[in-house]
Amino acid sequence: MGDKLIDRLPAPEIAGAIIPWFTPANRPSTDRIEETAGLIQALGCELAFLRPEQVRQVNSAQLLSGGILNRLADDLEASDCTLAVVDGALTPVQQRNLEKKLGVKVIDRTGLILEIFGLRARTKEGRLQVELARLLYERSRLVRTWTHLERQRGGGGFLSGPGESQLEADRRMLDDKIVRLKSELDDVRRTRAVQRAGRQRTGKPVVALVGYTNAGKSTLFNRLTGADVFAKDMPFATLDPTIRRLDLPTLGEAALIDTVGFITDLPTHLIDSFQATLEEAMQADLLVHVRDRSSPADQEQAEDVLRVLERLEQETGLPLPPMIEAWNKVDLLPPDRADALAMSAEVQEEHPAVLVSAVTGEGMDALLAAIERGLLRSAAKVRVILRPEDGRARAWLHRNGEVLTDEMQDNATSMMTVRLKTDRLGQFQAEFPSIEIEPAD
Ligand SMILES: Nc1nc2c(ncn2[C@@H]2O[C@H](COP(=O)(O)OP(=O)(O)OP(=O)(O)O)[C@@H](O)[C@H]2O)c(=O)[nH]1
Ligand SMILES: [Mg+2]
Repeated sequence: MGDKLIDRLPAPEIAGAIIPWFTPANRPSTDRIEETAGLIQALGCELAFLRPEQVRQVNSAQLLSGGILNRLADDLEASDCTLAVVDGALTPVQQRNLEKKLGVKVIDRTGLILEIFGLRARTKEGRLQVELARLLYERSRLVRTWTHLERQRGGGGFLSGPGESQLEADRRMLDDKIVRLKSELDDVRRTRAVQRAGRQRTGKPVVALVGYTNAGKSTLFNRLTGADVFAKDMPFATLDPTIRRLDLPTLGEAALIDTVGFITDLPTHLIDSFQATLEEAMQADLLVHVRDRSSPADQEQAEDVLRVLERLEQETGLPLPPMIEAWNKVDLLPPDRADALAMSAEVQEEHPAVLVSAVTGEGMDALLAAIERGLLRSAAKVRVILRPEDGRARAWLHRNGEVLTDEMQDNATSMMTVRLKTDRLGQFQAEFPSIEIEPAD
C-alpha cells in the first residue's frame, strides 16, 4: 500500500486524556470512562491521566476553553506525555491548534479507533479496510480545510497561495488512492461472494456472532468450534471475520462467523469500509447477538449494536436475519442476579435468549439448541413431488436447498424432502408454479 499519509504512532507513548462533555445529558458515565481507558491501553500507551471535562462554552478554534487547556497543558507536561487524547470529535483546525498549544500529538475518538484498527488488521482485507477508513477520514478533513481556505481567498484574484495548490494535490492523491483501494476491496468482495455462493449451494446454514467489542464473541467462537482465535480483554481484538465449521446436534454441519465488534460512536468511515465484512454477517441465516451481561453498560451497548445493524439493513437493503441473544459472562454474576436473568431470558420472544459463559462452557448445549431453533425458523422443510420432466426444478432444488431425501415412487414420480430458506421457497413457487409443494412434518 506504499507510503502512509497518516503518521502511525510510534508506540509506546505516554498519553493524557480528557472526555469533553457539554450538557448534563452527555456527562460520561464510569463505563464510558473505562471504555476510553481501555481504548488508549489497547494502543499500547501508558495512561497518565484521564478525566471528563465539562465544556461550558465551545471555543470553535480549539474546542476547549483557556482554563481547561492550561490545566491540560500543565498535566501533560508534568507526566511527560507525548500524546493527548480528546475523546470527542475535533475538526482539523481544532486538532492543529491544540497540537500547537499543547506541544504534543493530539488525536480524537475516531483517530484513536482508527489507530487501534491499524494495529489489529492482519489479513489483506482487514488492512485494506482500515486503510480505506483512514483515507476517507483524512479526506473529509482535507476538504473542509480546503473549502475553508478557498473561502478565505475570496475575490483575491491571483492570490492563490502555494498552500492551496498543495492541498489540491493532496486531495487528488487521496482520491486516487481511495479509488484504487475501493477497486481492490471490490475484488475481495467478489471473491467473498463466490465463496458465499459456494456455501449456499451446499445448503449449509451460516450463523454469525455479532456484538459489542469485548462481549466475548471470539471466546465463544473458540469454544463452539474448537478454534483458536485471538481473544483478549481489549477492544477490537478481532478485526477480520473468521469462519469455521460448527457441528449442530441435529442439523449437522453449519458455518460459524466471528466478526468485528461494535462500539458506541463507531466512526462512520469505519462502518462504510467494514461493510464488506459486516455484509457477510447480514447474509447469515441467523445472528447470535453476544452480550456481556456482567457489564453495567450492557443495555446501552446492546442498543448501540441494534442501531448499527438497523443502519446496515437500510444501507445494504438486505433484511436482517433472525436473531437470538447469547447472554455471556454469567460466571461473573452473583447467583441471585443470574437467577433473575434466567427468568427474563425465558420470556424473551423477539430475540430468544440463552445464558452462557464462554469461559466455563456453561450453557453451550442450550445455546446450540437455540441456534438450531433459530435456524429452523428461517428455513422450512418441504415435500415436493417431481415428474420425470421436472429436471430443471430438481436441479434448482439441489442448487438452492438442502435435499434431505429423494425417493422414487411407483408412478415414476419422485418425492423429495428439501430444506429451503423462506425466501427461496417463494422463488421456487414463482419459478415453478405448477409444481406442488407442501410442508414436511
Ligand atoms: N469471565 C468471563 N470472561 C469472558 C467470557 N467470555 C469472554 N470473556 C473475556 O472477555 C474478554 C473479551 O473476550 P473476546 O472473546 O476477545 O471478546 P470479543 O467480543 O471477541 O471482542 P472484540 O473482538 O474486541 O470485538 C476476554 O478477556 C475474555 O477472556 C465469559 O463468559 N466469562
Ligand atoms: Mg473478537
